[in-house]
Amino acid sequence: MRTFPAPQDPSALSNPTGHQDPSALSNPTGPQDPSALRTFPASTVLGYPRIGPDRELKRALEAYWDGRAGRADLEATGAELRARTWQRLHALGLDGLPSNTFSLYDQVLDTIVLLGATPARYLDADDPYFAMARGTADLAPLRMTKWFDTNYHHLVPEIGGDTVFKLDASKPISEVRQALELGFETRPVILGPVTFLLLAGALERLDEVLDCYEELLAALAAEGVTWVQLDEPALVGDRTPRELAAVRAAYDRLGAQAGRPGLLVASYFGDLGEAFGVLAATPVEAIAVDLVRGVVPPPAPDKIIVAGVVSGRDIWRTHTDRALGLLRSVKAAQVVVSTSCSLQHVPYTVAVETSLEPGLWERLAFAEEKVAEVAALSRLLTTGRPGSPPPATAAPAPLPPVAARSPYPVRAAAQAAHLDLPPLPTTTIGSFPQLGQLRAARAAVTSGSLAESDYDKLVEQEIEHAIRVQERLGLDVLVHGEPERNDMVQYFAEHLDGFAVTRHGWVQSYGSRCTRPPIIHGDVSRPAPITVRWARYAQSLTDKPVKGMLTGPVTIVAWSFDRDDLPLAAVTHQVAAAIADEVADLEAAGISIIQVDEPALRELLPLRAADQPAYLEWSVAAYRRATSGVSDRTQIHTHLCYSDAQEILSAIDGLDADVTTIESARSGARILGGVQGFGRGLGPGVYDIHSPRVPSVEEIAGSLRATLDALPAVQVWVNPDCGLKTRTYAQVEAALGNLVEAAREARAGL
Ligand code: MET
Ligand SMILES: [Zn+2]
Repeated sequence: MRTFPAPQDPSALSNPTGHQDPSALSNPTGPQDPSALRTFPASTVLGYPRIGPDRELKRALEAYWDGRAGRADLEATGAELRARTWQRLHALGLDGLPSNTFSLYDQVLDTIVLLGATPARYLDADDPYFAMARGTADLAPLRMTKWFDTNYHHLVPEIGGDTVFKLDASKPISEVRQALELGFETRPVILGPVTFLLLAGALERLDEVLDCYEELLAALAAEGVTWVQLDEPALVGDRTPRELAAVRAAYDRLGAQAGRPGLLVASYFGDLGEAFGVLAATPVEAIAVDLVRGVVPPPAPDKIIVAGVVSGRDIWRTHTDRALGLLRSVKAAQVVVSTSCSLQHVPYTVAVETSLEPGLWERLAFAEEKVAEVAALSRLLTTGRPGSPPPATAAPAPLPPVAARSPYPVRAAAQAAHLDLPPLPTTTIGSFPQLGQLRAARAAVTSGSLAESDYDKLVEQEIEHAIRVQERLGLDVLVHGEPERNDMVQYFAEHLDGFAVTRHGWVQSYGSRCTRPPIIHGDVSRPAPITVRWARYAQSLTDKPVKGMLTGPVTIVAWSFDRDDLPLAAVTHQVAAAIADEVADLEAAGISIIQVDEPALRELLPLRAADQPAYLEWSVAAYRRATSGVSDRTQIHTHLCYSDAQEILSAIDGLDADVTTIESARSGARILGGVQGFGRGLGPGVYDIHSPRVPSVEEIAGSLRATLDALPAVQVWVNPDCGLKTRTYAQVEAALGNLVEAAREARAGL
């Protein structure tokens, strides 16, 4: 069972001369002979989910980490998942199968190992790979960050003066061999040298890294590999002339290698812009372009264009005629039908989603369905069926204009009189420890074995417990603890019209962690109050103010799959209007502080600087739509939890929240450098909640002193970095007790 056309002599694909004459570059027989170029499979995908249709990898990883299974068990699960993936892709009619898209944890971490760039301190760990991924008792893990503008997180390569690159190609080679044994010739997918080094901030090491890539290409050619995919998503962002020169140098050099496999340089998550011309001038044979987010590239008669017309980022069926129209407008030596990016960002299949509302199921395509679409499009491309423009987009119901609040000093005075808080007020970010009991109870309600009213009682007990703990510790502004929420976005999605939630729609967030993003499929509105009863109950238990806690509109859309027939800005404003309804009801229920969290505000920031101002304008306006309907004396808080907030500090200012709590301790208080001139309340986190460690009074007092050096005391709030739901009550009580004590000491010193 061969899935590729018979492999060609690999040397026929490469450029033996390294010469700059474009006609000689990609093919020794010249572009006049298109049959010599027509060597790429007609359809492919850039990558595929790997966590397993039933999250098998997650369970295997956890068993291995807990010592319930050995490394061999883990490897066996990996091998089985890979085999199932190739078999499935083949059965769905896909021609070009990728390999090395599997990962036990992360593809960037795999590239670190591939290039021998494991930092020395991890080499003595029992399992250096997972030591880098998760840390050990003695070692912190590598830093983790978002994979471009997705919700996937990768580990950040750490390259220093002592890094000596040395190829270890065992992973891609063993995957190629495994596939061959199953009868599949595959195209190994490797993170490209330029993107790898840009992620590491070490582009100056390009020559050394290219030595490894040359060696890798030779090793793969020796395995009979005819095509290699080198992923360069960094090329869809703003690149300096120096970086573009590095792209040119890298692919001129790799292209010049004799006897190498064909090279596909894959871009995704946006338009290549001028990087397309740079790549087109190198000897690489094929370039993958994202035609969902990018535009049709200029004619490239001597290149194969792998055209990403099926979105790897959304969950909607592809509009066939529109995709065909795009495919037919690409002028190239060959046009290959593909996905816009790896399918790792969508769940496995809609086939198992049997309880979606009527009419929605038919509109959805997850990974399997998208593969079938790619295969079908490649068949249609060879028929005469013409393409057509997309159908007209829906018209959203108009929303009223965003109200303006009074100037901050007016509000601040009204709030001070109404709330009567001490200086340096203490508070938390919202969630309190979530007991397994609650999660089990939620599952029992879903399965029908627990009555809703019994579950509600359990939630009330948790709220009461959280309130009593906070009162005893002496916090000033209390929270109800969010025990009713499975997740800060999914909970709201379940209570808003226009959203659907899936049963099995898991997408890898990082390592073994998956999320189930809700699907926005129609106009959003709030049929009934969502959180009001819990906030009212919590407030009834105490004289201290209890914050109402909501998730903001930008975060809700950022962590959901959005519509394909309305601009994201319009959808976000609809969500904002729904949240505004909830804000109004909380206020009417006597809640005088309302926090609207926007931890994802920065996540949606476009990759190209030119696109950022427009995004910040509509996202900030959506936040204000959600929060600006309240009276002056109602205090609006927001919470952000990432360390590089400086980048968008002026947008945070634009949110116009009365108080902003923000992660700070975890990132070494870098944020304090940028807050001079910030005019409203600010609570830079005084301790990191990600670790079970209990911070001492002295440590918190130190954080507080640093904050008071940067900001006038009247503006300062005292709070942890983020919510406490991953901690235990023992840790939380000890840490918050110390926080309250440190705040008291600081007050005395004012
Ligand atoms: C990721 S930010 C989390 C905010 C939320 N209110 C919580 O405390 O969990
Ligand atoms: Zn947070």
